[in-house]
Amino acid sequence: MKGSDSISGSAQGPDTSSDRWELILNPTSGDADHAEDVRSRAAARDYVVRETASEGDGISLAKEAAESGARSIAACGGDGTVHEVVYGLERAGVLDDVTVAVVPAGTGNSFAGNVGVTSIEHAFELLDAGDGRRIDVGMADDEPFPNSCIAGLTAKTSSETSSALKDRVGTFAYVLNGLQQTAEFEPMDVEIEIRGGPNVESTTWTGEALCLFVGNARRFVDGGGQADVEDGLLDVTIVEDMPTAEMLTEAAADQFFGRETEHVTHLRAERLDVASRDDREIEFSLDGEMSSHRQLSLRVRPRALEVVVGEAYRPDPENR
Ligand SMILES: Nc1ncnc2c1ncn2[C@@H]1O[C@H](COP(=O)(O)OP(=O)(O)OP(=O)(O)O)[C@@H](O)[C@H]1O
Repeated sequence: MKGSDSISGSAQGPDTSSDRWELILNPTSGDADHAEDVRSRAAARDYVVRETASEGDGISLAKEAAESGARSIAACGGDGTVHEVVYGLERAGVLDDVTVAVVPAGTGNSFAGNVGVTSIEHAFELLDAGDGRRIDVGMADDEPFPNSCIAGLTAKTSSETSSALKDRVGTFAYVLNGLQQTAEFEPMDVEIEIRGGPNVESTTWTGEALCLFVGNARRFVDGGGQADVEDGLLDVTIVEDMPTAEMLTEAAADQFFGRETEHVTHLRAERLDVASRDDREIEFSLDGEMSSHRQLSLRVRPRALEVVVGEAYRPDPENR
């Protein structure tokens, strides 16, 4: 890897220029037709390749790679694979010392898109000569989420929403899809304690929510896309329970996530403490990986991880 833009070799980040990439390959992600191509590209570069054989292997393989001294680790798969690899690095206690790259071979590849990596071929070009940036990492208790956390109605269905639908109607696709698939959804009765950042007010949100979207690398407003992932803040959207007809009206007016409407709250926060106010657990999707909790703390570790980024990555996406 060539020296990165003011990252490698600087006081900001580790010098990984002498490292050889180790690649954690999920051969089953996406259409599962990438493994041969990735193996041969990796072999041509003499990279070490570790392949997942079942769910959760990305965590243990990344931990093993880190413990054997690797400091340049690529995750090949979709968002779930990136999530597992970053989780493994956190468990190995090396998150701050490793450079991570993503080779997109999943279904949605949302994180890859948000760091400007467009294809397997592009990813290997970046492995050869890409730039690194230190980005924020979302944390859900002790589990890192590089891309996003979704709770409630759309947590389970978000990973099943087709890419075509996502492109057409942005994040609202998740809500529509969730409603179609979950006729009997009971809104979450939650208290969300929100700690703002500099110039952002702290507050508490209490009530019946349909869903909670928390973006680290991913935006849930203004049509989606890449969030500012170096600002030390999470992008938060809370969708309050409402009659279906009203929701469709708000969405049809294309205001659903663009600005605050009666039933939608958008804010930025350093930390959220989410707690169920009844006996039920809340379903969370961390980068597409599901878990249930009565309460969960979401926060940010500012610029904790160096990630190889493509040319389309913007440090400040709102001021392009
Ligand atoms: N060999 C394997 N067999 C079965 N499941 C696996 C294997 N290796 C990894 N997994 C699991 O596959 C799941 C999905 O992977 P991933 O999210 O990377 O791909 P995807 O769902 O196709 O893409 P995306 O999340 O970007 O839409 C993860 O939960 C992971 O634990």
